[in-house]
Amino acid sequence: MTVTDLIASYDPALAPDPAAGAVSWRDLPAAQQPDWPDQAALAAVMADLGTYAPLVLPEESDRLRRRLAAVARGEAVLIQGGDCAEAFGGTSERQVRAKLTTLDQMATVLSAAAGLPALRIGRIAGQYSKPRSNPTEVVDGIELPVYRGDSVNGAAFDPVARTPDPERLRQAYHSSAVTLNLIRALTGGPESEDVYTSHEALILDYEAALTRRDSHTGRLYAGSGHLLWIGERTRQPGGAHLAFAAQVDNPVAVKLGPSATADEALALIDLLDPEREPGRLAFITRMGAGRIHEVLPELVAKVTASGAQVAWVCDPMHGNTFTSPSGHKTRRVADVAAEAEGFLDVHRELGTHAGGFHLEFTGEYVTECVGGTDEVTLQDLPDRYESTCDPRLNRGQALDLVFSLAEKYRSA
Ligand SMILES: O=C[C@H](O)[C@H](O)COP(=O)(O)O
Ligand SMILES: C=C(OP(=O)(O)O)C(=O)O
Ligand SMILES: [Mn+2]
Repeated sequence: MTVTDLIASYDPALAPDPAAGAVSWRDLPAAQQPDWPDQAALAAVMADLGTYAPLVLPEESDRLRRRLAAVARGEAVLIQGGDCAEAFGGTSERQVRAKLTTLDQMATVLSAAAGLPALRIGRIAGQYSKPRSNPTEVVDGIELPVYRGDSVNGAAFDPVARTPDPERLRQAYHSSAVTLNLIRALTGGPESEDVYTSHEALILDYEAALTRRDSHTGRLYAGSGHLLWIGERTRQPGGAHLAFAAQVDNPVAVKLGPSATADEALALIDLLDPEREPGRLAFITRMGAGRIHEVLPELVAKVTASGAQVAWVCDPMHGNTFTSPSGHKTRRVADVAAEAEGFLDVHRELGTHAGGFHLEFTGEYVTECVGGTDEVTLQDLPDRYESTCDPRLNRGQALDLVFSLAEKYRSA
């Protein structure tokens, strides 16, 4: 079998309809894809994934669309978060339980402060792939491919670990399944509230291999998670990531950084939410504490004026990263809080709904971000810095943040 045949065997659901003039994401440029050294090995793993059960079902994604519609309409708040990069070694009950407990506590505080029900979505059970600023990194004069998430290569700085290995995509599926099994066990039962899963839809071969057509409705659904988002580095108009997101019926989100224009936002709505259905599309803005007041109002005002009802979500993490003197990527809790509060201010001034927050956090007492009541200083960073990509709020810092936001809601 040729590699082309193998590819055809793993994403038949996404095959374009030539009669409709449709274009496949495969015909478009895809940013941030790994340089897999062995294409036949990639295609063989993908062919297997194409036969595996989806991790989530269409009716669950549809239910999340309805829950997200309430956020878009101003009837609920969203708390979305988890690791920057999940690790294959991070699927123990203790770790998953700690993340869920923290997410739940944040949701409880935010819900009480906003006086609205809270929707909980983890960056969990699939957040294994990372876009990077540079394709390689140099340490002590040695240049190696950059770490792109456990689904692609290993974080250890050695040539074997850093070589992209498609078997890791199979492991990403299994680690997602183990995590999701724990989530369902820990939150299950007809009386408990739902927790949904989300991750960045980055590695399109993986996402395509897990996309299924719902036999009841004929609609396409990504089976890798309930909500998928397209990142700031892969949202190019005419790019493969947006084309893929447009094809599936899951709720989708797009990250918008400080360079995003209102025209770009409107074009994204036309592409991803042509029917203007609340709950289909969320914009996750990540402007930086210093830019939010300057850039967010025009985006929100023009999107609102267009009549579209998207869910507005604030990611106060990715615009506030800096490198410490010790060489650690870090963020100040104060900057994170300032951007989150700025987001509430902007929406209050415009009379629009501040839909919620997208955070990088973990349930444990890591030392990756600085500040907080139980203060982590720049000197403390090496003590327990475990993230393989971006710095996460520890449990105390995550709760400090939502309590400061609760104060802000109360003083409004
Ligand atoms: O979460 C993501 C990071 O911000 C992204 O991977 C870029 O990180 P880098 O600038 O260290 O490559
Ligand atoms: C890479 C990420 O974010 P962004 O696309 O906003 O940079 C992320 O969420 O980890
Ligand atoms: Mn990140």
